[in-house]
Parts: sequence; C-alpha cells; structure tokens
Amino acid sequence: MAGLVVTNPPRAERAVVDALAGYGVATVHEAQGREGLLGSHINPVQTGARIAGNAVTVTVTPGDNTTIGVAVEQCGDGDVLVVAPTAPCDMGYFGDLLATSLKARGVRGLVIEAGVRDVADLQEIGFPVWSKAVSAEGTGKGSLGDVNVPISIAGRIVHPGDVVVADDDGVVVVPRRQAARVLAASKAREEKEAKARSRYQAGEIALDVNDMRPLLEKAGIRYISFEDWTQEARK
Ligand SMILES: O=C([O-])CC(=O)C(=O)O
Ligand SMILES: [Mg+2]
Repeated sequence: MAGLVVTNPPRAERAVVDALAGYGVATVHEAQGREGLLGSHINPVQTGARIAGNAVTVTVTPGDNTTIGVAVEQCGDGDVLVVAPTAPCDMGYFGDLLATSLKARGVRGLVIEAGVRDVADLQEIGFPVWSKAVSAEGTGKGSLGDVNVPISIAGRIVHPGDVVVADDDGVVVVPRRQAARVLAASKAREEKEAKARSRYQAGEIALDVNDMRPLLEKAGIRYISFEDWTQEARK
C-alpha cells in the first residue's frame, strides 16, 4: 500500500558527494564500471549545471503531485529529489513554486521521469532540473505514492541516500556504500585523461595513446594503398 514516508535515511558523506560533483557524469559513470546511468530520455532543462547530492526518492501516481509536496518536508541541505511515476505520465508535476521551496531548504536539484513546467522561471531561480518532458499540463492532488523507498527510474533502481550526479550529459547514480570507492576511481580516471589530453595536444592520436594497434591487428585490420586496391578490384 502506498503512502509510506521513511524519515532520515542514511546519506553519503558530504565531502565525498561534493567531490563527485567535481568529476561529472561521464567520468563517474566510467569510474564505476559504466554503471548507473539513467536512460537518455532524462535530459537537463538548463545547460551548464553540474550537481551531486543525496537522493530523496519519491513515487507519484499518474497525474498527481501530492507526494512531491510530502517529500519536500523530508528534504534537506545537499539532497536531490528523485521522482518516478508509478505508471508513465508526462504531465507537469513540478514548477517554480516547488523549486523555490526546495531551494530554500538547500536542495540541489530535481530528477524526474515525468514532465515539469515554468522552465524559464526554474532557470531564473537557478534550480537545476533533469526531466523526461516539459509540459504545462497541471496535476491534481489527493493520491499518494511513497517517499524514501527504493524506486525504479529510467532503467535504474535508486535507493534513498544514494549519490546522484547530474550535468549536461545526463544523470548517474552511485550506490551510497560505493561512493568513496567510486570517488577514488574517478580521481584515477581523471588523472589518466589529463595525461592523454596532453599527448593529444602534442599531436598524438588515440590509436597510440590508448595502445589500440594490437587490438586492431587482432580484429583483422588491413591497410592497402589506393593503387593496389584498384588493381585488386580489377582482378
Ligand atoms: O504547483 C504545481 O503543481 C507545480 C508548479 O507549477 C509549481 O510548482 O510551480
Ligand atoms: Mg507553477
């Protein structure tokens, strides 16, 4: 039965969360073994925002945003609200008023597999949102989902307190207990990429920087001059 609100779930350590934001979605996704990425139908409403925070998870019923209002009370500084409808619905569940309320509580952003509205105002307020749709269509009140239970969203399971990292590339989720390990792996990956970047700047190419030539050979690559190729074709 819906209507369950779990209060004060454990959250990941703040310093780890903040450091993950610095690395961004692509690096964090790679660093945790190409895991945790939400489906590409979840897109930023704005450009240039990069956040990380602890998930406060919410399920909403189709066409009803009551549970978002309930979840606001469970949100605090450093959180990200993560909302999934119990059946697909692209209506405008969220807008500038809810954003203003969440921002006042120190919430860093919203991820929702549904619609949002008031997008110009959201950008002006500076409250970043990743959503499936933009829709002005209003939702009703009276039916309950759950708050802070594991939810299924855009192909992933998100637990309350997991770390959500979001930027212009999309959204990635890091399980709370993995956060420190994924942070260390992100740092290592970033260092490796910094080395590669300076080699590219010096004119080297990926085949050598990534030591790909043995792999190409194994895959059967064949180089042939244009003349030999045209002659071969005439045979
Ligand atoms: O009030 C709603 O239902 C959603 C909205 O537009 C807002 O939060 O501003
Ligand atoms: Mg509104």
